Amino acid sequence: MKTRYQTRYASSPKDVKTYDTKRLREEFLIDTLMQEDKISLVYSHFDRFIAGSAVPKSDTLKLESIDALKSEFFLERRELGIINVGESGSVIVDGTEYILENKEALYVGQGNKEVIFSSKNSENPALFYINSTPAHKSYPTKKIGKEDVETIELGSPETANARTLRKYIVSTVVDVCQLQMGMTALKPGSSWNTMPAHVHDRRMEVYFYFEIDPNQAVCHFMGEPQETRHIWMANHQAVISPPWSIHSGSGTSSYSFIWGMAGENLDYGDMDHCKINELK
Ligand SMILES: O=C(O)C(=O)C[C@H](O)C(=O)CO
Ligand SMILES: [Zn+2]
Repeated sequence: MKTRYQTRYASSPKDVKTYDTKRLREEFLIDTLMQEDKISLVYSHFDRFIAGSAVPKSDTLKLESIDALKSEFFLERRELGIINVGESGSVIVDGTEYILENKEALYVGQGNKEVIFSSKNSENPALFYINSTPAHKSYPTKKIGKEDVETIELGSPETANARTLRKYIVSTVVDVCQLQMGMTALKPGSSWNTMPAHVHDRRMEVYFYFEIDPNQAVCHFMGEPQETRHIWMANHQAVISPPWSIHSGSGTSSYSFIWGMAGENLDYGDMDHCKINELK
């Protein structure tokens, strides 16, 4: 089987308070991504968000429907966002080829029947990170190159949170039903992402960490603002953030991550910020 998936059910903050490290990791950590010659997916029941990867090395990979969808084809009732964090590759959507270089993205609208991933060079494959959410309408498929993204500089070296945030799949760049995706890169010397932390009970979120040195790690914080927990993350791991949870991390060296969201609205700025000195 070239496509593998796991299911993660939604959980209440009252229950998560009682989880030990093992249970917390079982429920929220995604450590099966970027396996060569596989499509690896996690179906979360928070907003029915799918986070996954496709790494075509020795052959192309076709995005097949999974049993959880009970649909004829994967995008029958879904939209899809893809960001390549590897070397050059391409995605063929119903016969049209889109070349994706490193850090380029593709939005694929609902209703497309065939999505095929390939790498230009099997020695250095493309690493496609994918997010998918339920969709009610078909919007055009669109490539988002580096020149199309909206870029914001955030934080400062004094507060160890200087970072560049790039919005790829947001409603001001591409028409979407509910999916939002972007990428944040920490500046050298800074460690904190998403600090001050926030929650948005209207949307869930998934962070996929990459560009972490193999000897380093990111400590990701989750939980209600007054009841936080942490999950240590390695390169190419993702973590599910329920709508009621903060999602913030501090790395032992610089790193990047892709954020993906879905839910009630498409308003990127709709966040309830937490006071740093009130976190517990
Ligand atoms: O570094 C940040 O701050 C982020 O990347 C924040 C995410 O985009 C986010 O949490 C959006 O809700
Ligand atoms: Zn957020």
